[in-house]
Amino acid sequence: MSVPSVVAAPTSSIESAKQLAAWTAVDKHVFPNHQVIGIGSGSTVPYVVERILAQGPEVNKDRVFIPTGFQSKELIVEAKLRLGDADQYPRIDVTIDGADEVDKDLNSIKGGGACQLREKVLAEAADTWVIVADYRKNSQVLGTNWKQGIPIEVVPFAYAQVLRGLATLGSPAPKLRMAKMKAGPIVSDNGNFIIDAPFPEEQMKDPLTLLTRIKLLTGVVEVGLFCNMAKAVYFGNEDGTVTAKLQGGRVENYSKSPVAA
Ligand SMILES: O=C[C@H](O)[C@H](O)[C@H](O)COP(=O)(O)O
Repeated sequence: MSVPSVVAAPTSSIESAKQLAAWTAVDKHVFPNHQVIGIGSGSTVPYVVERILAQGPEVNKDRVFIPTGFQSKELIVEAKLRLGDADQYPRIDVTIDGADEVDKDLNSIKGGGACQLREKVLAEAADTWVIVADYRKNSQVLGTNWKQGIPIEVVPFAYAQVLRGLATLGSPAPKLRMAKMKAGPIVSDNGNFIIDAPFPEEQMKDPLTLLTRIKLLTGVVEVGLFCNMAKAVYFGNEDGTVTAKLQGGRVENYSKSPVAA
């Protein structure tokens, strides 16, 4: 049986870095006994699926894959893997997802693709939640490289009030995220709006406090700050190595192995 192809071969150093991170994370965290697997969103995740497919049809035939949104649902279907949903599988063995930025303590900003609500549900459901990213996402403090702000999903009729609330919390310029090829705001997979709220560095240094405050604003559905959740983060580097930051502070570096083509 031929293995379906879900992603083209990388043609840039950034794409190669994403692939290396994804392959290494799969090799380290997706084991044959894992039956329920969460598939995150973004441009790094197709390489995760590619590596899972390489584990072979025998190991994948009894597995169920849970998507974090429309994109990953399509990816799972295209890969001819079995699709499930979070309400059928409230406990997941392992979820692998991308991120927009990750700090020194493995806290992350997510939601650049407006998927943070489902992503957080699948992160919380997972025994092991792992992030994969390229080197541009590796920071000391959130907001250093990801300047557009924290993605916040809000119910549409409350967006103006949430914008005011975010300004009161200290965000200098929270903005409703507008669509590119449609008039008006983008609408999430859950039918909601997204606000991007930048905050000063001082507040970004304590993402858990910020998350708690934003979440309390009426009308907020979910905040794209993921705190104290990741077991490990794999960054693909420009030189073809991978840096793994693990819960507890350990850092490991891998040369081209353990990823074998
Ligand atoms: O909403 C989207 C997600 O949080 C993505 O995982 C995040 O934006 C990272 O995507 P990418 O791997 O394309 O940078």
